[in-house]
Amino acid sequence: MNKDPMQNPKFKRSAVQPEQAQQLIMPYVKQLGTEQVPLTEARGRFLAESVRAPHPYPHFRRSGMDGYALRSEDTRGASTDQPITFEVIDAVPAGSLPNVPLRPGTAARIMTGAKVPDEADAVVMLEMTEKQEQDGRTWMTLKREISAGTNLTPVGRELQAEDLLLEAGRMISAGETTVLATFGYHQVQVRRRPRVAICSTGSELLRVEEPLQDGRIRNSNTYTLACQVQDAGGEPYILEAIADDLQLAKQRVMKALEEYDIVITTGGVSVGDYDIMADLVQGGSLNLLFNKVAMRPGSVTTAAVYKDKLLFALSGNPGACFVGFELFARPAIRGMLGAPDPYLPHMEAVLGQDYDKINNFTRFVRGSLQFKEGKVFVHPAKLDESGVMITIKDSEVLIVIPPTSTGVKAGQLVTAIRLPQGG
Ligand SMILES: Nc1nc2c(c(=O)[nH]1)N[C@H]1C(S)=C(S)[C@@H](COP(=O)(O)OP(=O)(O)OC[C@H]3O[C@@H](n4cnc5c(N)ncnc54)[C@H](O)[C@@H]3O)O[C@H]1N2
Ligand code: MOO
Ligand SMILES: [Mg+2]
Repeated sequence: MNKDPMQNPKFKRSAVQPEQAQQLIMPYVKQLGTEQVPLTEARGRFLAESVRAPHPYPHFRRSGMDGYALRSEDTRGASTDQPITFEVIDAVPAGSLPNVPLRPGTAARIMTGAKVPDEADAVVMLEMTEKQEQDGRTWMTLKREISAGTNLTPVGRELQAEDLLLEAGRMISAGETTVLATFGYHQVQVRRRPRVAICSTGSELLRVEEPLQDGRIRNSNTYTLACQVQDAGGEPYILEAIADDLQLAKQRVMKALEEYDIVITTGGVSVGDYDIMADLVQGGSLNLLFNKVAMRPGSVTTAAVYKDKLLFALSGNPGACFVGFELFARPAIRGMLGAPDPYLPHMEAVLGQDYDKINNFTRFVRGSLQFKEGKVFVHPAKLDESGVMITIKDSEVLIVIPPTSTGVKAGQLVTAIRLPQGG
């Protein structure tokens, strides 16, 4: 221990820019292995390999209507004054095959989704026809010409065999599931989810089920982070919170780094007497990536590497912890899942209200979105300090306020980072 606290390396920090901090992390983000899951459990998972079409789609000539399949040339000249009558010689429900070849002047009754007889090149809707039965035979009369291809979906209308269906790294949701089910992929090769250990630090922390005590607070960050990990596609593992005891923290954090793919801690990264995480990341077997970022909230956000594992030591302040996860831990998780762009999307938006706070650092201000008169507006939360938790729930975006000595006026264009909406 240094006698003069100011000699302690936790005070000597040089800030990196937020983008720089993101880039420092990326070399340690490696795609994880793969596993096979049933299609019913593939939602939210990331495809480990590209998927191609094993056959054209549709793979047979399909009727788009209930009606009659016929040869369009046989309808030539049909009109109200000159109806043409066809003998109906077959019936093809969906799922069945035509029974007999169509001869000129004949038609087959057909249902939506059924295979069109090879000799037919069009389907006429039932409503355009009249049916007669005589001597056990069925006839159909038509009063208009039908052009080739009418109500007939050709083979390969949507896709040819070998066409790329889904690229590796794509997240599976309803549309991807449609494709996989259509082509018979009932088992899907996906990336293993990163196992993310979450560990809050702080002697003031109560478990959520504990009654309130004066001077102490409930550990909310652990639960916030568990949701964020899930939203990002990871598997959260909630570890018991650690009191402000450096040796205990070291033991627990190092063990977690051995056992999990990523470790996230919150609290204790600033310069306080009990800010143990700030001490823990110094020296030893950890390779410190950064311990100060030129941003607010979360200027004390810290990241380090042990062997090939990432440790994110986020601020204890709930707002800073939330933002630190989205900017740094989330891209690491997405990258491990093979997502082609691991970062949250951002957009240009009109600032809805003046933002008067000045700052040397870039601010990531919690805000809401509004679509008005064809424009996107963003409104900063009324309370957005690092220690404020209540506005996290209303945040749809993080409004990026670059360093400013004057603030930013309503009406100016700003960048807004779209936050994940859960689900
Ligand atoms: N002298 C200085 N003091 C502080 C500085 C500084 O530069 N010089 N930085 C401030 C900033 S900015 C931040 S952010 C915080 C960072 O604090 P720590 O990361 O060290 O976190 P703690 O001290 O442990 O806690 C801060 C705050 O958050 C509450 N907390 C902690 N863990 C949880 C949890 N799991 N759930 C809910 N709330 C939690 C804790 O009780 C404190 O109120 O430091 C400033 N100080
Ligand atoms: O570093 Mo702190 O900026 O308020 O989160
Ligand atoms: Mg502290």
